[in-house]
Amino acid sequence: MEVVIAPGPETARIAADAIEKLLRARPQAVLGLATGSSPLAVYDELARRHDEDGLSFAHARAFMLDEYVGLPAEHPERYRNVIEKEIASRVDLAPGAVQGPDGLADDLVAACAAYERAILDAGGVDLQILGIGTDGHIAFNEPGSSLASRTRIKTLTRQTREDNARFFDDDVAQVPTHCLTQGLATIMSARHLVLLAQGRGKAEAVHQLVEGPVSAMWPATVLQHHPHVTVLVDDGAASRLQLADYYRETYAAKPGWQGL
Ligand SMILES: N[C@@H]1[C@@H](O)[C@H](O)[C@@H](COP(=O)(O)O)O[C@@H]1O
Repeated sequence: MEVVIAPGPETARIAADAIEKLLRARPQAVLGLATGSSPLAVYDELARRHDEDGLSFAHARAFMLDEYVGLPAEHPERYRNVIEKEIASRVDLAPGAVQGPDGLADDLVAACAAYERAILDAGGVDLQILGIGTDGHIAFNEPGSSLASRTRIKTLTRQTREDNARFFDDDVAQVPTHCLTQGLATIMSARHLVLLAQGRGKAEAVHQLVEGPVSAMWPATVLQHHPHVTVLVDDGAASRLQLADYYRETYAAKPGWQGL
């Protein structure tokens, strides 16, 4: 696990660099897209590179991490619509190139199984962007999630619904109670995981992710078992890291050939 502590705009550039390098080497790459505020600056940077530097997504495909259950198709907070607005519509991803779990399916269990198959059929995710919840969730894998889980229905915690109420007129009652989410094992199958976190509100979750014992109580800690994880955090999110000085020194002295 590589930990990079840098100002927010720089972490966004580092993540965008990784995606650009992948797409230039493998135009048909499979990307994993996350919602939430953490990756927004990365999406802005990718859209800018698409507009100004000719970065193309035309042959790429993308899979979303999760989706609320039951939000109407046109609801602006439906993750499908959020991803369309924040990234898909701003670059040249082909129609149908982005897939997500179907939170409006009549048979949600079958929709989860179909989603797992779709990811497998695409050859798996090359690079997965991730945020992290204040309780250490990734995608919507709440505390207590099986470390071996696959895409399934989950009940959101009160904490996550309160955190996300800001997207629903600050009214927690409007936040759906259930979601479909890639499981922890699904996420672990991606070849490179790039997690972004900003602000002191994420400091405890980031500390647990990087330095805590692996535990379903902090689901993101499962990433300690992944061979290729990049954690990009600003000073606030890094403020509880015990080895912060070491991570800073390591990154400052990193040889260029080492890559990300
Ligand atoms: N399901 C999403 C996650 O994918 C996201 O990483 C996390 C943090 O969100 P934010 O980046 O807005 O802090 O919570 C949401 O509930």
